[in-house]
Amino acid sequence: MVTEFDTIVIGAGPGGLAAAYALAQQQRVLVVENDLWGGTCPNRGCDPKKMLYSAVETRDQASHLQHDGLSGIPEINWPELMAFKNAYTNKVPAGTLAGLKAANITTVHGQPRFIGADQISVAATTYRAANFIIATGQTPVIPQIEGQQYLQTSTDFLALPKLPARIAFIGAGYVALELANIAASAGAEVHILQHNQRLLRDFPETDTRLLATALTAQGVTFHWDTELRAVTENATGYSLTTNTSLQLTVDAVFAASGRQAQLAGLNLAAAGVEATAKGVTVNDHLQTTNTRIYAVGDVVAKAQPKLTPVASLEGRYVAQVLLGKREALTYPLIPQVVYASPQIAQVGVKLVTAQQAPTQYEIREQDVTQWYTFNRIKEPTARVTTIFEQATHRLVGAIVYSSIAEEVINYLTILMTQHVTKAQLSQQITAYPTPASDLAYYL
Ligand SMILES: Cc1cc2nc3c(=O)[nH]c(=O)nc-3n(C[C@H](O)[C@H](O)[C@H](O)COP(=O)(O)OP(=O)(O)OC[C@H]3O[C@@H](n4cnc5c(N)ncnc54)[C@H](O)[C@@H]3O)c2cc1C
Ligand SMILES: NC(=O)c1ccc[n+]([C@@H]2O[C@H](COP(=O)([O-])OP(=O)(O)OC[C@H]3O[C@@H](n4cnc5c(N)ncnc54)[C@H](O)[C@@H]3O)[C@@H](O)[C@H]2O)c1
Repeated sequence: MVTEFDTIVIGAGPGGLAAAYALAQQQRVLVVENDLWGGTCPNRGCDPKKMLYSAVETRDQASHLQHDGLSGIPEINWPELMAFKNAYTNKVPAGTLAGLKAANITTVHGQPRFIGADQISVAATTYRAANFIIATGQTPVIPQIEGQQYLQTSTDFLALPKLPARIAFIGAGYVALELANIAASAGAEVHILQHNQRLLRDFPETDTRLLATALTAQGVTFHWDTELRAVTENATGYSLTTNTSLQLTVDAVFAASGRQAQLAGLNLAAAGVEATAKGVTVNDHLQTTNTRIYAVGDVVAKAQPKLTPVASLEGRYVAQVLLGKREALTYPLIPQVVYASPQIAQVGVKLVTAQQAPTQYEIREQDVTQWYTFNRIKEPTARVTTIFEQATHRLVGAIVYSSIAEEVINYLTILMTQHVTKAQLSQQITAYPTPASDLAYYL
């Protein structure tokens, strides 16, 4: 049996769903998913992570106000916190599926396989379409070492019924930092093994070093220049062997050394779609080497950060292309936030770029700890670095180190996108005193 569609979307995460919804009014759309409807972000990524982080934030706020009106730091009750998270995530797949059906989008659960340039098979059925969108995301990299079967991933962490007493994370990127912060806040002994000396390599070193110090004070131990070689199970837990003399036995080890494109089983060769280790190769219209097939989101080989709003934007863009748009994709500013204690956020021109071109950029680094906004909540340290283009005096980049960095960076992103000047801001009233009422001081 062959079933015909205008567009078939493979993968029901933020990228694929954004494309499917944007096409559904004008096209016959099929979405194929082989695991959880909704994808990584709401099931095993951003959203559950930030549900757990809610308790961490509250605990941080309370601990900052000790002896300034509060006595006693609340303890995190892991099983209750996990139940709170599960109450949210358990509803995601069915809710996503119901939304697709309500939008008249056909859905199939199963493993799709390209069997030609314009068709796939799922179980015994063949589906043909004028266009396809590959939106299959990424999956954690598992280091190929002795004892790799003992390594768990972020997915396992976000579903832990009981918090292990001793935990090691391999890698010092987004996933390791955010999950280590949650685990340490909830009372675990936490170790981060990093093969070099760099944490959060995308972010400026001054801020990441400060974060390392803050996390160390909360009980996270960093083991720099340390490569995991083997994991063995014994009576007391998992023993880690590394390239150093480190002797470490823990109750759980999590691989957080990056993610890779999820392409297994798709048989891309049959459709003439090329991919490298970095993901599916696309042009500036997100078109693959088969011009009828597009790719969006984390699965794409691209320079932009792999984040939910980026995947959604790409999904909406490809839908517009399929409905007639001709312009190449240009990305807006993309704010990035690491949700630790505190958060680090950045947007626009990178600090290292500005430092290398002093005639082009002016850098203003401000310790804002004593500003009213940050002093009121007793932030131990808060910093805002702003980068201006010399020729226009426009704000073109920012880095924020604070427990409210997520909000400040969003405001700064809007100011930068809209090219708002200090004079224009002075005509605006924002509620006072709030993080928004500081904005003029950043310009
Ligand atoms: C722990 C963690 C925390 C994160 N936190 C944040 C955050 O705070 N903010 C942020 O912006 N981003 C965050 N991210 C990244 C974010 O989750 C991704 O950028 C986003 O989910 C990408 O969307 P996507 O649609 O490209 O892929 P995905 O969400 O991964 O969706 C892909 C879908 O395709 C399905 N699929 C895969 N292979 C096949 C196949 N062969 N056939 C059919 N279906 C298939 C998958 O099951 C999945 O449902 C986080 C990621 C992780 C792992
Ligand atoms: N807050 C957020 O927006 C958020 C949170 C989590 C994840 N994410 C997304 O998910 C992506 C993946 O996160 P991640 O932390 O897994 O990857 P990452 O690329 O951020 O970090 C990988 C870490 O592993 C280390 N590493 C690399 N190769 C290694 C090896 N062979 N052995 C040991 N360590 C090694 C790297 O040096 C780095 O520290 C992020 O880049 C981001 O796009 C975003």
